[in-house]
Amino acid sequence: MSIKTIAVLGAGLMGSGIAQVAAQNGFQVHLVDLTFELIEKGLHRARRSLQRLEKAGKIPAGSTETVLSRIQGFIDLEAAAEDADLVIEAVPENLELKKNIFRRLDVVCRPEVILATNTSELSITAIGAATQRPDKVIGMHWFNPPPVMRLIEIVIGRNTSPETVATIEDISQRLGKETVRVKDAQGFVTSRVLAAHMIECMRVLEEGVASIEDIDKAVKLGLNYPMGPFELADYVGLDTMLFVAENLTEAYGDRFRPPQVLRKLVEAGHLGVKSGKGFYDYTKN
Ligand SMILES: CCCCCCCCCCCCC[C@H](O)CC(=O)SCCNC(=O)CCNC(=O)[C@H](O)C(C)(C)COP(=O)(O)OP(=O)(O)OC[C@H]1O[C@@H](n2cnc3c(N)ncnc32)[C@H](O)[C@@H]1OP(=O)(O)O
Ligand SMILES: NC(=O)c1ccc[n+]([C@@H]2O[C@H](COP(=O)([O-])OP(=O)(O)OC[C@H]3O[C@@H](n4cnc5c(N)ncnc54)[C@H](O)[C@@H]3O)[C@@H](O)[C@H]2O)c1
Repeated sequence: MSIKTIAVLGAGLMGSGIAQVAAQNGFQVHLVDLTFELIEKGLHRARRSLQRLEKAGKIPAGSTETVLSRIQGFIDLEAAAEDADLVIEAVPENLELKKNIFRRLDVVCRPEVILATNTSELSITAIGAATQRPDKVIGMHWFNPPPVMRLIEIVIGRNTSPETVATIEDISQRLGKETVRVKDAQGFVTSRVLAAHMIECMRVLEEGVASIEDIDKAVKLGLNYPMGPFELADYVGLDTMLFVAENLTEAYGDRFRPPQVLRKLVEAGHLGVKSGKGFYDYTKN
C-alpha cells in the first residue's frame, strides 16, 4: 500500500515533532489533539524547530511554511483517521487511554492501515488486543526531539506481522531514521536502560551525595552524556517520567520505584520545560 497521508494523534512534545518530520519528508499529515489551541501550540513548536533547521542550512531556505502547509489540524479523531494510510499515536502514557483510542481507530481506519504507537514502554500486545487487527499494531518509539534524534525503536508485539515490521522499517528509513527491532517487553531497550540510570541519579540526590546541578554536571562532563539526568527529566516531561517509572515498577519490582521528589513535583503541576518548572525553573529566562 502506498502511504501518502499520516495521522498523528497528540500534538504535544512528541506528536508535534513526529508530524514535523513526516511533513518534512513529503507526507501529508493530519495532526489531532483535544482543542485547536493545543494543535496551534504544537504547530508553533514545529515552526520554531523548522526555523532552526533552516538557519543551520539543514533544510532548504524558505521551506518552513511549505512544510507546515502539509500539516492539517483536527479535533475529531475519526475525521482525521478515516482516510489516513498510517496512524502514529502519541497521546499521554496511559494504557487505558491508548487502548480506547486504538478501539476507535480500528472502527474507522481501512483494514489494511497500520496503527503504530509511540508509547515509551507499554505493552504493544495489549494495545493490539484492543483491535481486530493485532497483526497491524506496532510500537514505533521515537526520541525527543524527533527532528534531531536518529533512532526509531521498532517494538514487535506478539501478533505483529512481519509485513507490518517491514513496512514500518521502510517508512522510518524514508523519514531519515535508523531503526532497531525489539521484542515487546515492558520498557523495551531504551526506556528500561535510561530509567535505571536516572533512578540511580535520583538515589544519589536523595542520599545527599551531590546537588542536582553537580549530578547533572558530573554526568555531562565526566560521562559525556548530552544532558544531565535532571535536565533530561525536565526535557522529556516529569509526568511521562512518573508514568514510565510506575509501569516499570509493576513489571520489574522496586528497583524502578519512582522517587518521592518526582511524585511531589508532578502533584504540584511542575512537569518540567513544558510547564515552566520542574527540577529547574525555566520562567526566569
Ligand atoms: C530523575 C528522574 C527519575 C525518573 C525515573 C523514570 C525514568 C523513565 C525514563 C524513560 C523516559 C521515556 C523516554 C522516552 O520514551 C524516549 C526519549 O525520548 S529519551 C530522551 C532522548 N533524548 C535525549 O537523550 C536528548 C539528549 N540531548 C541532546 O541530544 C541535546 O541536548 C539536544 C536536545 C539535541 C540539544 O543539543 P544541545 O547541543 O544541547 O543544544 P543546541 O541547542 O546547541 O542544539 C544542538 C543542535 O541540535 C539542533 N536542535 C536542537 N533541538 C532542536 C529541535 N527541536 N529542532 C531542530 N533542531 C534542534 C540545534 O539547532 C543544534 O544544531 P546545530 O547548531 O548543531 O546545527
Ligand atoms: N516526552 C518524551 O520525551 C517522549 C519520548 C518518546 C515517547 N514518548 C511517549 O509519547 C507519548 C506522548 O508523550 P508527549 O511527551 O508528547 O506528551 P505530551 O503531554 O506533551 O502530549 C500529549 C498530547 O496528547 C493530547 N491528547 C490527550 N488525549 C488525547 C486524545 N484523546 N486525542 C488526541 N490527543 C490527545 C494532549 O492534549 C497532549 O497535547 C507518550 O506515550 C510518551 O510516553 C514521550
